[in-house]
Amino acid sequence: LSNYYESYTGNKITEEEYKQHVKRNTSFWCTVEVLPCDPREGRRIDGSCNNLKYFTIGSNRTPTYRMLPASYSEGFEPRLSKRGETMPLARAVRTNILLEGHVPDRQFTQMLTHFLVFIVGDFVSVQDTINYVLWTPYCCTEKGKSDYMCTPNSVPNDDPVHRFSNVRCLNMTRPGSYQRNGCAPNNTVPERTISGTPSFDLSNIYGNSMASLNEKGRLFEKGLLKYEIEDGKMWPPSIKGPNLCYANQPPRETRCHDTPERGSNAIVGANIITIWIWRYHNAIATALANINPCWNDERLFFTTREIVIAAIIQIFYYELLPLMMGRDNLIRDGVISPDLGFRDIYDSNYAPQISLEYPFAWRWTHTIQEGNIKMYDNKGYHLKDMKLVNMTLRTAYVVENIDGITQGAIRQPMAKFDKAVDFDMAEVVLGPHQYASDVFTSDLAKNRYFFLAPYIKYREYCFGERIRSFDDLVHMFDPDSIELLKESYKDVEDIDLIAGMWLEKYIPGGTVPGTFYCIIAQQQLRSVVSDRHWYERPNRPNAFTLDQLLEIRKSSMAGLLCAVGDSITEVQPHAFVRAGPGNEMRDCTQIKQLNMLAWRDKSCRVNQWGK
Ligand code: HEM
Repeated sequence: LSNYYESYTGNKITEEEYKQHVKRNTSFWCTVEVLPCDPREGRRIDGSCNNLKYFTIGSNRTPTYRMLPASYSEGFEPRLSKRGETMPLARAVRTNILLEGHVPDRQFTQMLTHFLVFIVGDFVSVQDTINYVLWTPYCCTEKGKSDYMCTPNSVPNDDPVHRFSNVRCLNMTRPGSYQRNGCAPNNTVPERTISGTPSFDLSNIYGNSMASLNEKGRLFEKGLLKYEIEDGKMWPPSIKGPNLCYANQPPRETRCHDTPERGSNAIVGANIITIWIWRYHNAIATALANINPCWNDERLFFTTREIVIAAIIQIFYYELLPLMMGRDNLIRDGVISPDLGFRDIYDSNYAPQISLEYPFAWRWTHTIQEGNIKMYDNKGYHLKDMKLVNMTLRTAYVVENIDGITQGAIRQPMAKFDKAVDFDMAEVVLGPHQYASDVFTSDLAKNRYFFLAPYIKYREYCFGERIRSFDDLVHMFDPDSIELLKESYKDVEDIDLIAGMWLEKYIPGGTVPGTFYCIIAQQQLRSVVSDRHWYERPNRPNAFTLDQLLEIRKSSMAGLLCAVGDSITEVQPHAFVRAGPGNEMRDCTQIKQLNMLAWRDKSCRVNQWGK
């Protein structure tokens, strides 16, 4: 009997139909293999069987949903303006409304953006970026003109930066879609393909398939992940030979992680946090093995994974998100619980999916990314600086400097939540991997190629406001921001979602734009409601006991750093917030850690000494 299904529709297909896909080279994106679900089994690596009714959904490569219907023009091209004209040039709008500059934040540390970039790696897809960087780097050349996938961004002659260079075009490609990949009819709206699983399950650590976890992750001994020891420290396994770390500078720089997902080698934040979580997994597995000598590798591994996922998601939901979104807002909207005990808001009518808008909205955080990485020693003396954009796909450099980077991450301020964006994010982005790029222009252009509805429709959806003219924006924007929007767009309906978010006022009680808050909060809630394996639930396969959950609640970024962070012996208790009055640095012995005895299995026979 076949276990194959169409990834797009969830419909079962025959063995023969699957073979056809293999022949046409469409099996990867168009099909998923789901072995029969067992309601008692834990969270699958590939995300399938989370919802027992819609059991393919939640698996990697299954579709997102749209908060609002697609908005596009004929032939599935980006929408036209209200007056029927092509929309204003993405790069021109970007340079008109975002300033380039450097304003340090007074409150938050670099650790906040490092952690975020790691978290988004759990559910995003790098294939669109890989596409234009590696496979389709030619969109600005003659060859690009005849390639349907090429959608480069023109740079106007009077561009504030490139008027001084000969760059008149920035390379970019269309998002990959089920339609383009031959999985759905071409006369339907192109829907984006995403390679990661949609749930918060650390698939960026454990992989999106059992095969890759088994091949690259598990040691199959004592519940451990494969590891290497170098300079007395533990590292994820590395590739010997050709690899993805294109920016390594051999012969000195050779290390490149060989983990189930290769995003671990990408942006510096994802890289360092992968290293820490890798070590954390092994530390937890070792502690579990010590207290439960009768547990086998399988049980140790999957219990550890359950604990590590819960600990990281606890940090994300209860420590990081409240700082950005406002704790009271999140409690009011049911995203987080005000209590420490269990909570169960699971509803099997919701399939475990993310909205298309969700990863898109996270791009707004590109505006708070600081491009200069400052390194310090563990006494807080400044050592040196390095450009963040030159660390992408350069694992050996990151590993060699990880002590300084870690100390920097808890000391250096993040870029301020404001209208100024970092120079390198605005003009370089991909370091040596592409001559010139502008992540904000790409974000605005992708906004249009995802066919997202106009900004004002989201505003209406989120806050029930009808907006008919620029004058209706007065309570959402400063007057100068409205002026900038008027300069860029002829009609209020033309405003792109991301452009609205770039300039919008912050949600009361938080430090993020109102519409960003709405899109993110909706998904964070839905992710709790639709995840049968959510860690706060008491009734689920392998559920934590109350004692165990109370230990998970002690997780914090500072605790993670004290357990596995490089050169960390002291840290401020709120590591996403700069040290200062009320958040003074303190010795790691004063930072809470999980008490693993909550996982002691009494059925493991006590040994002859009664220990
Ligand atoms: C706060 C930290 C960051 C967060 C949360 C973040 C988040 C995201 C998200 C969610 C996407 C969309 C991915 C998708 O739709 O599948 C994205 C795209 C991207 N990000 Fe970031 N990012 C961060 C920092 C950075 C940094 C430091 C760089 C570069 C050094 C970078 C470069 C890019 C690029 C090149 C893209 C693709 C743009 C395109 O669509 O062409 N990001 N980011």
